Formats: sequence, structure tokens, C-alpha cells
Amino acid sequence: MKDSQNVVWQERAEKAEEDARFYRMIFEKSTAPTIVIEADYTISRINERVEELLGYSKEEIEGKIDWLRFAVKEDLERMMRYHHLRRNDPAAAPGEYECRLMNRDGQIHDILIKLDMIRGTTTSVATLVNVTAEKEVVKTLRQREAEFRAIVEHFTGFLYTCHRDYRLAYINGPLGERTGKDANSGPCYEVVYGRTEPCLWCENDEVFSGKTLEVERLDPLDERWYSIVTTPIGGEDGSVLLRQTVMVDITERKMAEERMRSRAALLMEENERLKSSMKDRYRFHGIVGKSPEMQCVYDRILQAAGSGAAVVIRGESGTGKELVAQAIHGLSPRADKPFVPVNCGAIPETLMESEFFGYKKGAFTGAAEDKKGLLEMAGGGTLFLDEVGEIPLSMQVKLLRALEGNGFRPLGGREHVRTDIRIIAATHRNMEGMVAEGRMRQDFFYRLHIIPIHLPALRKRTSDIPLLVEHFLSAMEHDGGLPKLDARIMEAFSKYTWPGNVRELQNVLQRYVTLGSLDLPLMEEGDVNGEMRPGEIQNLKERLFMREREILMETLRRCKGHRGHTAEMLGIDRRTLERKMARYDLRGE
Ligand SMILES: Nc1ncnc2c1ncn2[C@@H]1O[C@H](COP(=O)(O)OP(=O)(O)OP(=O)(O)O)[C@@H](O)[C@H]1O
Repeated sequence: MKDSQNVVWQERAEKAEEDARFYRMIFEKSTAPTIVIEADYTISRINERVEELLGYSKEEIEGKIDWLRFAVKEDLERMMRYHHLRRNDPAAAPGEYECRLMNRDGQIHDILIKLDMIRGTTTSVATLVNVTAEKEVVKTLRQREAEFRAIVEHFTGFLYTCHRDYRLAYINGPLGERTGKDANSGPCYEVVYGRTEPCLWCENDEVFSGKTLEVERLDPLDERWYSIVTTPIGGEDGSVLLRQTVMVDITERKMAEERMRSRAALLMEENERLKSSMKDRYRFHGIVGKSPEMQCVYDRILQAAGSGAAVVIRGESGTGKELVAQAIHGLSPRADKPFVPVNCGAIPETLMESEFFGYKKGAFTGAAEDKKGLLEMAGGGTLFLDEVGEIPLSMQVKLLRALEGNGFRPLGGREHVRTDIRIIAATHRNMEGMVAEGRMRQDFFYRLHIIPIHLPALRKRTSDIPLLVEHFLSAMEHDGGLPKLDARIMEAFSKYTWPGNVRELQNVLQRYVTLGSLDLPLMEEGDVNGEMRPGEIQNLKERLFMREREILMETLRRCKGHRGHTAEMLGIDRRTLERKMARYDLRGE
């Protein structure tokens, strides 16, 4: 009997031991750091997670270290208070609270402690939940909220949020100042817009269905224009909680637009007037000619003037390319800004950069003071690049960069300069051919070749010759009136090929007025001089004069206007050539 009793007790003891092992294992392997605290603060047991959290081993802690040893100074008093309360008046002690514990390395963790007493003892069990990361997130969110609040408060525009029923939830400082009211003063339409009912333009339902809306309106309260952007503010479940409205004063922009619009309307009117009054246009902004070819040119000029895009004027030398460029500029909104013509072929390659971009004092020997470049000089206006085909490839890249809005740096300068210029280019060369031969960059070509205008050679529009003759002769001063040109001469004029185009015609007539003789070099139909002035024989001096001029013109033409080459071909120095060109009124581009 006694033996069987022993067996029962033994079995019970074994079961109890097994249970204890089981619970011990659960305690040990629990994923939450757990500690057992005695009444005198001693830690009697910890699990593995506590070892990880506090950096001490079981052997170092259990029965040896005081629980309060890990508490930070600021929390100490509170933790002691709870410890006693829990043992004397358990209902009054909090079941969980937050505190900060310091580990072996001095690292501080934010811990949420959940505590319970072991019934019938003065021992408590505490589970420690490390909430450091969560606390950090909350802290960052708070910081961010404070930043946003500061931004919103300092935002110079007006900002408010309101509920679906127009009740205001928030108004920012500037709006409060403007209205002298706060968010509790009434619905948005009353406080912000001084109305007695919802604004007609307010799409409240649209915004609460998730749409962002923008309107521009003139506020009758202060007669200023506002851009009003209204956006939904959503809750986490995707519903719209509030409507946020931002109002930015755009009065200046609106007025600038208005000025532009009226200027454009004026220009349109002017263009229309010009078009209608010139069904049979004989002259157009200083350009003379009534041929159908020139009527097309006039239309293109009007188009170009209204557009602001880059223009390329193509045509032989002397066809009036610069005149056309001036007309475009004069009819465009830039008319009151500079028109800067530049003959690209006349600028030595080494000086190109300083000519276009300018330089700063001391940039190189001889740079005694700052000098503005052509791009800056033409700021707001038009830069006319005559003989654009003469710009070397390296310079094309730099110009392109400047024109694409990247700006440029004057030589010796540190800062980038950006100018707003319109480019009109001109050339007598075959630009496509130059691109194909690699002498013109393709991107440069496309940047310029937006509105091409082709100027016909004079031989292709001989119907304009009488008008041009009349135009030039009447502009030339002459004692005793102008000699008349008879029909045969006019006929000879219309048969001549005019390699120098209108400029050549102008020069021929100038000679006629000053020397009294009419001389057409390379005349195809014989010499009309004698017929024009019967009985009068030119003296040697006059003949030599004409001959020399003719030779110069021809050589310049062959050398495509290059003065250095022309001088070399003629065996004279460049200065002598230039003196003679001035005397004979020749241009050598
Ligand atoms: N249609 C025209 N009506 C009046 N004058 C003209 C006309 N075409 C050209 N001219 C005159 O002829 C001269 C040469 O014109 P312009 O300089 O504009 O020609 P261009 O084509 O630019 O010449 P280049 O290619 O040699 O620079 C100027 O004096 C200009 O006033």
C-alpha cells in the first residue's frame, strides 16, 4: 500500500518536473524578453531575449543584478513607485507603462513593460516590448508634421481646408490676416470670398469624388487675379476627408499676358492692314518690287514677324537679304529692341568667340575693360547672322548651346549670361550641301532653318527693274534733275543677268548719276553707253575708272567676297583693296 502510494507521489513529482521543464522552455524560448522581479528589485530569472536586449548573460543577471540598475535616471522614481504600488495596491498600479532601459553598451531602448504579479507571491513577471523603432517613426512623423505646418504657415499665398459641408477646418496665417477671421468664423465661401452662398465656380462634389481642380479668377474683394487649386485630402481608406484650396496671386502674370495679347492683336491688325492695302504691293517696309515672287516674299515676312521662330533668308548676294531681316524685325513685337547685324564672314575665326560672347577686363592682353558680345547687345531684340555659312563648326556648337537657352560665358567671365534673342540668318550658300559635306552641323542647321525665305535673283523678276530704277534714281541727289533712261536701255537692263542683283543695279545707277555714263559690265546685248548719251565719248579717265571697278567687282564675286583672297588675286594689299572698294562703293562680303 505504502509502495503504491510512493509510486503515485513519484509519478506526480515526475509530472510536476516535466511541467516545470515545459514551462521553463516556453519561458526561455518566448520571443518576448521576459524577466521575473522579486520584491527587493532583484531579477531572479530572465530569458534569452533579455540577454540580447540588455547585453548581459543569465549568469551575470539572475539573482545578482537589481532591476532598477537598467532604468534611466529620469524614469527611476516612477518605476520604483509602480513596483511598490503593484505589491501593496495592485489595482492602482498600471498593467503596462513605457520607460527607457539602458543596455551594457549605454544604448537606450524605449520599452513598453507589461507586468503581472505571480499570484500568492511578491514576485512579478514583466514582458519587455522594445518600441524604440516605433517611437522613432512617431518622432519623425511629428517632426515632419511640424515642418509642414511651418511651410504652410509661412506660405505667402492663401491656403485653407474645409469639410464637405463647406465648414472650414483650417486657414493659414496670411489668409487669416487678409480676412481678419479664423477657421471657426463660418463656411469657406463666407470667410474667404465674402459670399452668402457657395461659390458658383466651386466644384465641391467633384473634389470630394477625388478630382483636383484649378481655376483662375478675378477676386472682386481686392480686384486681383488668383490661381485657385483645390485638391482632395484623403484618409487611409481612400475616402476624401477634406478639400484643400491654395490661392496664389497671379495678377502680374495676367497683366503681362494681357499686354501681350493686345500687342499681338495690334500686330494682327497691322498685318491685316498691310495685307489688304497691298494686294498689289509695290513696296513693303523699304523693299521695292511688285513681281509675284516678291509678293510671296512679303507674305513670308508677315508670317515670320508674327511667329518669333528662327528664320533663314536664302538668296544670292545683293538680293536684299538684310533688308528682309530688318523688315521682319520691324514688324515683330521686338521692333523697339535692338536689331544687330553681323557679317559672320568678316570676323576672323580667332576673334569669333570674343565677338559673339564678349569678354571681361583682363581676359587677355589688351582687354582693358569689359566688352559686351553681339549676343548681349542684341538682348531682347534680333541678331542678324549674315553669311551664317562662314561660322566655323566649333563656334556653331557654342552658339547652338547659347541659343538653346543654356547661356554663355564671356571670355574671362565666371557667370553664365542668358539672353533672349531672335535669330535671323542669311546665306547665299547651299546649306544642305554644307551639312552633307560636314561643314555645317545638322543640329545647327535645324535650329536655324525653321522659317526659310527664299529671295529670287533679280534676273528672275525683271518686272521689278523699272520700279527699282525709279526708286533708286529718285533717292539719288543730282543737280539739274535726273537723266531719263529710254526704253532701249530698260530693255537692255531686263536682258542683263545682274550677277550682283539689286546692289549691282543700285551701283550702276549711282555711277550713271555721278559720272553721267551708263556702263554695264558683262552686258550681253552690246554696249549701250553710246546709245544712251549720243555724241558723248567717255574720256580715258572715266573709262579706266569703269574698267577698274568692273575688275574689282568680278574678282570679289569670284572670291565670294573674301577680301584677303581678292587682294591676293589682284596683287594688291588688303588696305588698298578696301580703299578702292570704298571709292567705287563696293561691298565685299
Ligand atoms: N527689293 C529691294 N528694294 C530696294 N532696295 C533693295 C532691294 N533689294 C536690295 N536692295 C538694296 O540693295 C542693297 C543690297 O541689299 P542687301 O544688303 O539687303 O542684300 P544682301 O542679300 O543682304 O546682300 P549680301 O548677301 O551681299 O549681304 C542694299 O542697299 C539694299 O537697300
